Parts: sequence; structure tokens; C-alpha cells
Amino acid sequence: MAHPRTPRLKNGVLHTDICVIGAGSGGLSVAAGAVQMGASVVLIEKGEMGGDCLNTGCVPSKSLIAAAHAAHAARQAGRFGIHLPPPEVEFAGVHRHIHGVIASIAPHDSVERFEGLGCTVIRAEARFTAPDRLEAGGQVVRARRFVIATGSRAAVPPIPGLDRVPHLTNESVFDLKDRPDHLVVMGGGPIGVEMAQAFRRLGSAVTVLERATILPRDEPEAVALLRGHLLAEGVTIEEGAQVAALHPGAEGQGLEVEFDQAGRRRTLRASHLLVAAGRQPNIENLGLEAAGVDHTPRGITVDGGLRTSNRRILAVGDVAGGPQFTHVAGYHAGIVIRRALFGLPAKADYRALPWVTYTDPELAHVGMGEAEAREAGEAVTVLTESLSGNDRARAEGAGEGLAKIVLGARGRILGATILAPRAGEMIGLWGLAIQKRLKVGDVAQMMAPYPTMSEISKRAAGSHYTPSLFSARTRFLVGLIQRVLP
Ligand SMILES: Cc1cc2nc3c(=O)[nH]c(=O)nc-3n(C[C@H](O)[C@H](O)[C@H](O)COP(=O)(O)OP(=O)(O)OC[C@H]3O[C@@H](n4cnc5c(N)ncnc54)[C@H](O)[C@@H]3O)c2cc1C
Ligand SMILES: NC(=O)c1ccc[n+]([C@@H]2O[C@H](COP(=O)([O-])OP(=O)(O)OC[C@H]3O[C@@H](n4cnc5c(N)ncnc54)[C@H](O)[C@@H]3O)[C@@H](O)[C@H]2O)c1
Repeated sequence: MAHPRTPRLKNGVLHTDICVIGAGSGGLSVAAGAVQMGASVVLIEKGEMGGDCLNTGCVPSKSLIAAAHAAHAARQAGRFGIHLPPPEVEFAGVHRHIHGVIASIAPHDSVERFEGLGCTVIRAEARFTAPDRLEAGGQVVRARRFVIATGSRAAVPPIPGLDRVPHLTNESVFDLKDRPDHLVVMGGGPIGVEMAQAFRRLGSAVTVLERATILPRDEPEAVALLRGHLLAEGVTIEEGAQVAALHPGAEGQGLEVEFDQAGRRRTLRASHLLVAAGRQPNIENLGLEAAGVDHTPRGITVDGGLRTSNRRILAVGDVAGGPQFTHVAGYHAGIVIRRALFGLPAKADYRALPWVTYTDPELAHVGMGEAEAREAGEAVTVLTESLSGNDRARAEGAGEGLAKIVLGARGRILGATILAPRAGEMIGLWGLAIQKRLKVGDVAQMMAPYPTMSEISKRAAGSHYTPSLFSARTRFLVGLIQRVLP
């Protein structure tokens, strides 16, 4: 491999091709890609290498969910004739598992690995001082292109009393070494719902307070079934519940939550509060004014090619104000590399954007939802297939689930939702179908292995043809052909 270019120090200023601010999902992907393709790269991180996903997001949350799944499976074993004593949850052990997983992935995102690849890594807060330079840890850096990848953090709503009660966010919830007796989760988005089920399975009482309805970005039929699963496991879900005020609990124990629901004020006592009420972009103290970079409270303003109002500066990931997922940050990195290294006019295209909420069953989605497709003026057809007709789901006692496919004119696939165990592993098929503009008939003709839950995709696609396949016209035709066939 040819040696990468290295940043050059000239008159106290570090000159580089690419300077990346933030070593999370987006920043690390840009840095690793750019340096291995021969660009000189400076990577600046003020906190933990790996950002939210590794330290306080995807990795710890999925590790916690895995522990919760094990406890749930032990409790459910009796359904299969396997009788176990009720599981004893050692919360400190769950904590060890979570942090063990983080530690096992951390080397991949470490300073050592990135320096080994040829990046210059600066561990400090970066701040633009001019449109073409920034300062970090006393070092001035000039770059041909800067990439802002500073991510987001939990938004803490201005609710009276919130500053006076102890509360958890994604930055602190994975540090718990003792199980909360009663966890109140403010917000029924993906973070709130995933954590609610996991803590319930680990033995906490859990109440979700959601001001609208849970998981509003997902298909309502699928959310309704998922809500049923959560309620059956004992999660309390209060929807249309706006948190109004918070008070410290009596004798300094826990807290009291006042919320408004259907015109009534209600009060709830709890031991812990998790704030999962949305995200806010990390744009403060970045010197964006000095750099001439426009922004709004949603994040840095970018065009389709992720360029900011300063042509030298691009933005990726959560801070760019679009969909906030690790795979989106990685996708953004690919666009930035094509632009910054090769000068290509790459643009983000979200038509095949997938997301998964890692509850059990998982709720996986890609592309357009039905309402969005109708709003866009598409000639919509919806195909729905229940998981109850799937043999593998029955063998595993999976309970209710579904596949819902949204088609446009002439069987064009616009979107898909699957609610099923491990649905996240099944949704890729529909993403590829959308990206490659396949027709629903292509999926219907696919040979799906039996018995798998992924057969639900083939059956849903096949149902598009059921009315014409089993019609009077077909029966007439078959009758005719049978009479003339030898
Ligand atoms: C609880 C939780 C669970 C999640 N689960 C999933 C999931 O299952 N799947 C999924 O796809 N997404 C998930 N996400 C979202 C995912 O974590 C984010 O979309 C992703 O981390 C965004 O990457 P990023 O590079 O934009 O930001 P980050 O990964 O947050 O990285 C930003 C980095 O920039 C650094 N930084 C900030 N300001 C400066 C500065 N001025 N100077 C230097 N460094 C700076 C920060 O310290 C941080 O390390 C989850 C998020 C949370 C909170
Ligand atoms: N599985 C995944 O991919 C995954 C998991 C977790 C997070 N994430 C990413 O992180 C983002 C942030 O997640 P999130 O769940 O914090 O945010 P969110 O914006 O998706 O959901 C927040 C919810 O909180 C509710 N809310 C806000 N203020 C409230 C109040 N005062 N009282 C009651 N409810 C209130 C909102 O109505 C909303 O439904 C997600 O949108 C997603 O992009 C992804």
C-alpha cells in the first residue's frame, strides 16, 4: 500500500487535506476512508473515541437488550415444557456485560488504530477561528476540507423542576449498577421504547410517558401490535401524556412526576427518570459564526451533498439535522469522501433508508410509510401479511407480528415494515429491492428457505397476485387449456 500523505506543520500551523471534528460513527468513517485512500487527515475528538454509538448509544443499548432477552427467555421457557426457577438478575453483572462489550469494540475506534492508519489524532475540543482554520488543544489546523461530525446529545426539555430532580439520559443510564425499582421514561421514541422493555424484562416497574403516541414515525398497525406486546409484559404506557412538573420525592427518595393527560393532571411516584425526549445537535462552542456556517436548532444546514454555507466545510451524521442513525452517519461519510477526495457530485438519497427499533419483536422499516406515500401522490396499494401464518414463528411462539408493503403504480416497491423477531435482519431485502427498483413480482418469485420468518416477505409480495391468480378468469382459462392439453 502506498503511504498516506501526512499533515505538514508550517510556521506552527498544521496543514492537511481533510480535518474531521468528532470521532464518532460519522467522523471515524470519513477519517478511515480518506486516509486509506491517500489523503492526509487530522482527526479531532474532545471526549471518548467512538462517540455516542460505541459509548452511550447503540452498543450499550443493544448489550442491555441482550441481557434483558436472556432474562425473558428464562421466564418464558415454561411454555416449551422447560421449567426453570425465576431468573435472578444481578444488575452489576449486566453492567459488566455492557461495559465488556464496549471494551471489546473500542480498539477498532481507538487512537492507536487511527494513528496506525496514518491519521494525526488530536484529543481536544475543536473551534473554528476563521472560515479556513480551527484551533484544538493549542494547535491551529488549516485544511482543504473540514468535516463536522460532532453528533447530538439528549435534549432536556424545559420542564419546571427537571433541574432539581436527578435524571438519567443515555449518557448515564448504562452506568447503573443497581436496578431501578420504578423507572419512568419520558418519551416514547426508539430510545424510550427500547429501554422500557429492557428494564421491564430485567425486573423494574416501568412507565412510559409520551406526549403524543409511541413511535410516531412507524406504521400505526405495526406499532399497535408492538404496544400489545409491551403491555402484555407489564410496561405501563401513558400516551397523550405531557410531563408538566417534577418534584424531588419524599425524604429525598426518588421523584414525583406530574403530567397532563386528557385534560386531567395526574401524579406518579418513581425511583428513577430517564429523559428520552429527542436529541439536540452539538453545535455550541464550535465557532460556526467565525467559520460562516449556517445552522438552525435542528443542526447544521446542509445541501443534498452535505455541504454547508462554507464550501470548505461539510457536515455528517446527527449534527447535519437529518435522520439520526449510525448507518446514516456511515452513508454520509461515503458521500463526503466522494466529494472531498474525488470532487464527485455525490448526493444523499434516502429513498431506501432503513431503521430498526430493537424491541422484541423488532420493528423494522425501510422507505416510505403508507401515509407518506399517499401524501406524495403515489397510487398506493398496501399488502399486509400476518406473522400468525408463518410456521417458524409458531414453532418459536413468536406471537403477533406482520409485514406491510407499500407499493406505487405498477407494483413499484416504495416501502416496507416488518414486526417480527429479528426483523432487522429481514428488512435489507426490501431496501435492496427499493434501491435497485425491483418490482414486487421479483420478491414474489424469490425462493425463500422453509421454515424461516423471512418467508413473510415472499408471502406478502405474492399476495399482490392472489386476486388475479385465483380469479374466475384464471379458472376459465385453466378449464379451457385442460380440455385441449393431450
Ligand atoms: C441510546 C441510543 C441508542 C441508539 N441506538 C441506535 C441503533 O441501534 N442504531 C442506530 O443506527 N443508531 C442508534 N443510535 C443513534 C446513533 O448513536 C447516532 O446516530 C450516531 O452515533 C451518530 O453519529 P455521529 O458521528 O453523528 O455522532 P457521535 O457518534 O455522537 O460522535 C460525535 C463525536 O464528536 C465529538 N465532539 C463533539 N463536539 C466536538 C468538538 N467541538 N470538538 C471535538 N470533538 C467533538 C463528541 O465527543 C463525539 O465523540 C442510538 C442513539 C442513542 C442515544
Ligand atoms: N434503534 C435505533 O436505531 C435507535 C435507537 C435509539 C435512538 N435512535 C436515534 O436517536 C434518536 C433519538 O431518540 P429519542 O427516542 O430520544 O427521540 P425521538 O425524537 O425519536 O422521540 C422522542 C419522543 O419523546 C416525546 N416527548 C418529547 N417531549 C416530551 C415530554 N415533555 N413529555 C412526554 N413526551 C415527550 C416525543 O413526542 C417523541 O415521541 C432517534 O430518533 C433515532 O434516530 C435510534
